Amino acid sequence: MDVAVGIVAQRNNERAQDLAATLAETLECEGEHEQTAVSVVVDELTGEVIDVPAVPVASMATRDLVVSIGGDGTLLFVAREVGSTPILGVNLGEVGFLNAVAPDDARAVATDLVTTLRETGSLEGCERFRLEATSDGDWTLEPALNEIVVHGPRRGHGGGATIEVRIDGECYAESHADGVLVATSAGSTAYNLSEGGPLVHPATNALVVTQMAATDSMPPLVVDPETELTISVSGTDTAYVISDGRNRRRLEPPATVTVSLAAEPVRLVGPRGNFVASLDKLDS
Ligand SMILES: NC(=O)c1ccc[n+]([C@@H]2O[C@H](COP(=O)([O-])OP(=O)(O)OC[C@H]3O[C@@H](n4cnc5c(N)ncnc54)[C@H](O)[C@@H]3O)[C@@H](O)[C@H]2O)c1
Ligand SMILES: Nc1ncnc2c1ncn2[C@@H]1O[C@H](COP(=O)(O)OP(=O)(O)OP(=O)(O)O)[C@@H](O)[C@H]1O
Repeated sequence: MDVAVGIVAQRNNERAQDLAATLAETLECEGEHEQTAVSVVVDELTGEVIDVPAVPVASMATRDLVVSIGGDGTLLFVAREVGSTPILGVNLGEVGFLNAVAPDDARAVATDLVTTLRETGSLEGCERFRLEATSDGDWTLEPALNEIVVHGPRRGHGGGATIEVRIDGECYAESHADGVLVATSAGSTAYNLSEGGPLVHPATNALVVTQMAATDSMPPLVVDPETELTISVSGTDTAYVISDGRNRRRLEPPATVTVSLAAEPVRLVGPRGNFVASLDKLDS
């Protein structure tokens, strides 16, 4: 079959842009060699600096494979835009937990994936579930691959709220706190870890509920992703719900937010790397 690939390079990063150009050329040549059309597009910012056709990242959702070149933030951005389209993460970032492939391996891995697509029409990948936050049925935030945070007007002294967490209808915690964080397994190494939550091996499907600077704190709780989770905020005029640190909604307490599994998981393709070995990266 003909193969359509999208490449997103971290903005203002010459190394990422150069790698995008190299990958585009390699994959298109590979197609010619095998007498199959491999069409490659890049994101609009990258298209301003390299000679490859450019499209909005959201329109890459219809492609067979999207390559994200950058750090975790770039992969989170791509994942927000392309739904369940297979994503290959190439790591040029400081931490690069979500991106398992090193830049030197990117050409070989992308070529293998395109060969598999050509021969079988699909890619096997690891699914990483996402979370979505809904407020009283009014709105739903963009799904989170790392975490949903509910917090008061600001972090720190005088900025918290009274926050109650209910698990399947039962009150698990009620306290004045800066906020509450609900992380996915994939997000356990991110904000969750800084707030004292546990690491969760990515092969384990779980949610972690962690209070942030609570007066009456409970230990972090690991629950099944299907758990019914509600977070009620009161005792303040303003609060926020934030998905993966970027997408946010303002609440006017008292307000209740429901956190649940999103319909579409993220599909990561390519070698996954070794989770335990990569924990070294978190020390830096
Ligand atoms: N105090 C904190 O630790 C803190 C505060 C705010 C946001 N964050 C994280 O940043 C994420 C948003 O990332 P961004 O790049 O758009 O913002 P950003 O530029 O503020 O980067 C935050 C850092 O988190 C790292 N990171 C992101 N996802 C990770 C993961 N799954 N495992 C390990 N490290 C990870 C990134 O590599 C980066 O070093 C949020 O989802 C949240 O998890 C962390
Ligand atoms: N090609 C792009 N087009 C539009 N926005 C982009 C692009 N690349 C990155 N961004 C924006 O930048 C954010 C993440 O990139 P950021 O510069 O924070 O680096 P990163 O990938 O996390 O790497 P590092 O680990 O070096 O910080 C995304 O959330 C997105 O908003």
